[in-house]
Amino acid sequence: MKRNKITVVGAGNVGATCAHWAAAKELGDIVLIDVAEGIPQGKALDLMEAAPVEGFDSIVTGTNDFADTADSDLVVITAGIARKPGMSRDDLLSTNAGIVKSVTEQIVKYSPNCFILVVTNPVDVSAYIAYKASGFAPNRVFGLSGVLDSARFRTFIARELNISFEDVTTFVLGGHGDDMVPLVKYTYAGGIPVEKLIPADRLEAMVERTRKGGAEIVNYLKTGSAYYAPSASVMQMAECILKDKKRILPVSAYLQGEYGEKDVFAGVPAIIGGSGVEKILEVDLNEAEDAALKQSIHSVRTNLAKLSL
Ligand SMILES: NC(=O)C1=CN([C@@H]2O[C@H](COP(=O)(O)OP(=O)(O)OC[C@H]3O[C@@H](n4cnc5c(N)ncnc54)[C@H](O)[C@@H]3O)[C@@H](O)[C@H]2O)C=CC1
Ligand SMILES: O=C([O-])CC(=O)C(=O)O
Repeated sequence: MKRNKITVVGAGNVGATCAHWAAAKELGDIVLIDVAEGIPQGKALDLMEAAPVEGFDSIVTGTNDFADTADSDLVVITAGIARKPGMSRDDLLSTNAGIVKSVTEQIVKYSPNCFILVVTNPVDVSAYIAYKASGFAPNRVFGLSGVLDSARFRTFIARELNISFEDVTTFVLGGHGDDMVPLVKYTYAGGIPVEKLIPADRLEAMVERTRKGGAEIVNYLKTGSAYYAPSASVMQMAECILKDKKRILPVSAYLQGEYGEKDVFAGVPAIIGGSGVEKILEVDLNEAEDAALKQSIHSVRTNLAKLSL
């Protein structure tokens, strides 16, 4: 059996931690690539030297040359700048848009059959750029948003109820920005609707904290943004593809009429398996939820309009 080849573009906080989770889960051999000379090589060697201790068999290679990424099954794009306190994710657009475009062109040149998982912010716009620059079918390009956002919401609920994190399920719709739409009515603890377990005002406070979850970490770290939960989320999405798990996860996916939207990436629940984004699932929304989703997607479109694609 052939091992999977996973490329992670950007060997910074998110990229290196993605490589760490991927190796620990033995998802395949890993290529870490960055423009910074020495950084991917040093981090890759350091990580691989953990293999004898941890007992994983992934080969981890660091490089500055895209030729070394050839024939990857999955490519994760984390290249670009992260925000600092006082910035929004949208403030990263002018720098990161060009990086995502050029990285995608290099990826496609060497791995014409891969899946592309985009992390770089603002992620819904970055995923759109990668989709256009790759020329790939929409099922092969998607972005990290809802797995992370719902992990935050799940964390807050589990701590509130003092129960296992695993027992809370939920999802978050819309763009990965301050107007994302956590869906309380689809949130359960051990199969019980959380609305029956937590008072409405406490739940609303947790929804608000989820919306600002990225900024909460940025304000602590000062020099950059979150990376442990983001990279764990990326690797859950990667694992679903590489193992054809067909899990239902909220991801930033290309919409073609779903939720009344077209030609835009936004967070929606989807079946993720060996064919990538296999099916987008449409759930019932009430008027307020629908309006919130439209507003959130409008924010993504406002950013898209700033690009000359
Ligand atoms: N979608 C999401 O939910 C999340 C998105 N992010 C985003 O991920 C991105 C990366 O964040 P961090 O890893 O914390 O930043 P970082 O600054 O630690 O690492 C970014 C790396 O990208 C590299 N890079 C820049 N241009 C490149 C190019 N053309 N080719 C290859 N590498 C290049 C840099 O040298 C640096 O090592 C940011 O845009 C951040 O906002 C972070 C967390 C969650
Ligand atoms: O907040 C940021 O800039 C990074 C990110 O997307 C997150 O942690 O949700």
